[in-house]
Amino acid sequence: MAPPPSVRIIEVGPRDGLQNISNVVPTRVKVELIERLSRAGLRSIEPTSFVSPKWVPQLADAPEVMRAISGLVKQQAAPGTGRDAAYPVLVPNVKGLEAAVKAGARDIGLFISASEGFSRKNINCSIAESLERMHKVVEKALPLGIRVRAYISCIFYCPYDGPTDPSRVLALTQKLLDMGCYEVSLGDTLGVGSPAQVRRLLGVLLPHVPVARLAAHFHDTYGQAVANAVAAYELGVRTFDSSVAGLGGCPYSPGAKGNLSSEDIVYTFHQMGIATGVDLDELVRTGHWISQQIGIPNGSRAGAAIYTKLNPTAPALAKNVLSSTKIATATSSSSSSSSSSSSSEEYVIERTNAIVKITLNRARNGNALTTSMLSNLTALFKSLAADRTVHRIVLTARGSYFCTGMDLTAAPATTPAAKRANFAALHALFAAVDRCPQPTIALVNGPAFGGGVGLAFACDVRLCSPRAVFTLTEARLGICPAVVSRYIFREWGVAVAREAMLSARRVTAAELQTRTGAVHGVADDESQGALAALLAAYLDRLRFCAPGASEQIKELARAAWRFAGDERQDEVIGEAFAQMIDSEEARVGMENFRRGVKETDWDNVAMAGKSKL
Ligand SMILES: CC(C)(COP(=O)([O-])OP(=O)([O-])OC[C@H]1O[C@@H](n2cnc3c(N)ncnc32)[C@H](O)[C@@H]1OP(=O)([O-])[O-])[C@@H](O)C(=O)NCCC(=O)NCCSC(=O)C[C@@](C)(O)CC(=O)[O-]
Repeated sequence: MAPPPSVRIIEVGPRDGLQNISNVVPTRVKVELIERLSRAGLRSIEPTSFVSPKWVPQLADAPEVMRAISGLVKQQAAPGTGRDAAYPVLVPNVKGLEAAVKAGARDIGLFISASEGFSRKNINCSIAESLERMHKVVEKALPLGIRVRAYISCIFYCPYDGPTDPSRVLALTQKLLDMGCYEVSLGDTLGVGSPAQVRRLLGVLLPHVPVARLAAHFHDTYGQAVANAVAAYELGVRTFDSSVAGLGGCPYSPGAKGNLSSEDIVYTFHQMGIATGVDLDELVRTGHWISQQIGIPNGSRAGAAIYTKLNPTAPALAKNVLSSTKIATATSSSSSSSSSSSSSEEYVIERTNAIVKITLNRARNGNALTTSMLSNLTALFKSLAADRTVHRIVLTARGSYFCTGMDLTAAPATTPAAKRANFAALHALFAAVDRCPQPTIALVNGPAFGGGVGLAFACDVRLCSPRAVFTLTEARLGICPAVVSRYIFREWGVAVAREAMLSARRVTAAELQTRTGAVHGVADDESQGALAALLAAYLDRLRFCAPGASEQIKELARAAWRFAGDERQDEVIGEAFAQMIDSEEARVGMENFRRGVKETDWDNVAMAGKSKL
């Protein structure tokens, strides 16, 4: 019986994926990533590169990484291992080759651009000079038994020269194979290609080049990476570069999705009955792990979906937030690019990179808080609190009202147990909002009543429509605003809050803004657009405030309120100071300042270790 069709996956995450991340990922994390990928069945992994640390500071630890994975690299030479096991390191020139060989590399990768403009901008030489440089490396590498893989970038399009003529790619491919490279990886650097372009290019190449000597390297900027890989497969290509968790990015499209995700392409091939040799579940766990380690959302859609299935009890968030999105790792301020959402009758959750927006969705009941909403929202806020990739949370509502408080149509609790449960559910929700480590922003679109007022003031910040009016109606109903009082007294001050509770009067956002400072912005007019603009400007400011520091600030504020002036406040301050001084964030922020980067875009900073502090 014929063996099932198979493909070879070259995992490029540890090199191509991580190299765009501006803050240094610790060597031990890189090494563990490579080991995990290997355990997931990936036999070809690009571990690092030997380019100058000045160009790619992230990979300055290449010798240490190679030393740590020397066992894996040695296995590559074991009898019967075959060509498919490889750890190609990128080298730019003979100097890089020498360093790579010294570090134990047995397989190298060389890169060249199919476009003159890109070549000159990227490596400061013409294509002809680049070929000459490669030739020198190959001449030295082959006699040492070092195998050479080549990458051609900009196969479809160059940011400087425009569309790439396929005949140029053909000519280069032939030269590289003639030179002695065992394989040429065709790179759509900008991720602009589509299956039609893949067919066109391969149509030009395949009459002249053995397809077994070609690999495909796609980026997902326009969401075409999997489709492109399938198109290439259908034309006979059997080797694909991909990156776990879709790590990577396109330097010319800040915020764009990264490389073809390994989880996505392995899932696709398995669905097609094509073997990859990869344990997809293990790969998915690895993608989740590295995303957590470096503090950026998992860029693989299949990865996020499968991880949720594998861990049904883990994040309630996973149930609600359909998939995470990749944050670009450049330091540009325009990196917000992709989003996902999920909705229920109770609320809608939208995620845009590091921001999660929750929109209450029971407009016909004024977004009154049912028992089920209380428990689901509590679980949601708790899971968001635990997710280090979420940096800011926005709470808003659909319809005319923000939230009309407790559901008054529900049968009243009569037994002591039911009353306790009622209290516990209310208390838990406000506490979960209050204790979120991330800055929480209530975007108050309209009037709020009772518990709805509590919800807005359990958040850290309030941005309001001029329609937002806060009414603590409880006294009119013969009850008192017990649970919410904690947040109302804290944010409004006792004098204002007591009077508003006693009179159950309407308190406008403008009044709270001027009298108490507990409203932080009121939109210019009642339109949705004005409120959205207010939010956008505020969120943009918050991305320059470090997440760990924000968490600490919230602790300090809580302590200031609870322990004002007493020794316990000093204890919290002392702890915060000690943690701050040693924190990874402090190191990054200060280092950036010294380098002249006055404002660090923390959404694009990868942080090592469990805590950002
Ligand atoms: C909001 C207006 C002015 C709209 O006035 P309206 O004339 O009802 O206007 P509408 O046409 O916009 O209708 C909104 C719909 O939402 C419903 N609705 C509205 N609110 C609720 C609610 N809470 N529970 C259940 N349903 C609610 C309302 O009954 C109506 O349903 P419909 O008649 O179309 O079927 C009026 O309906 C109203 O006064 N609602 C009550 C608001 C209120 O007093 N909330 C406080 C609740 S008590 C509380 O939260 C206690 C707590 C948590 O603070 C205790 C503690 O802290 O310990």
